[in-house]
Amino acid sequence: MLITRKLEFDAGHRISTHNSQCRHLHGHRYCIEITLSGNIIADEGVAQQGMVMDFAAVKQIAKSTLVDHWDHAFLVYSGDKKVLQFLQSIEDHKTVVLDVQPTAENLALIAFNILDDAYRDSYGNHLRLEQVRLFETPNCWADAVRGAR
Ligand SMILES: Nc1nc2c(c(=O)[nH]1)N=C([C@H](O)[C@H](O)COP(=O)(O)OP(=O)(O)OP(=O)(O)O)CN2
Ligand SMILES: [Zn+2]
Repeated sequence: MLITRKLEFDAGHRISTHNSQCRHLHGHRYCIEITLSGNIIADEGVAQQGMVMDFAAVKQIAKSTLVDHWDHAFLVYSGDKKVLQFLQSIEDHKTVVLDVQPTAENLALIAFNILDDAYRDSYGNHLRLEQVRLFETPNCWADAVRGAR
């Protein structure tokens, strides 16, 4: 069985090497869809009976490990020295430094790697992260899928 939980967050970025608009500082309302696989929990009387995982628990883990760190942050490539220096000159600015360009593809992959460790099988139901879909805009998204590069 597959289940999916969607969360949204706002962040700034730029793709410093881009040959068009995206090299300018700008922001998105990102949308992340987290897909987990597992068996439906059959244990009689437990809070998650009938579920793969409580959607509230999926959300709580995504927020605490990823979304709260990226929400209202500026996602900057460590090689984008000018912007990095600028952001570091602002006191207490919420900046997330990445070792890759903050494209939808790279963000989806980073999110997958963070979340893969975060979801743990607590009912022996083989819970596993299968896919992270990251929408950069309503029309543009990237999928990080288990086993795909
Ligand atoms: N493969 C990728 N291509 C682009 C990425 C990316 O992450 N991966 N990112 C960008 C820009 O950051 C930009 O945010 C996307 O803008 P745009 O192509 O204009 O997307 P819209 O949905 O706003 O475009 P509409 O034409 O309004 O549908 C660029 N490329
Ligand atoms: Zn963008």
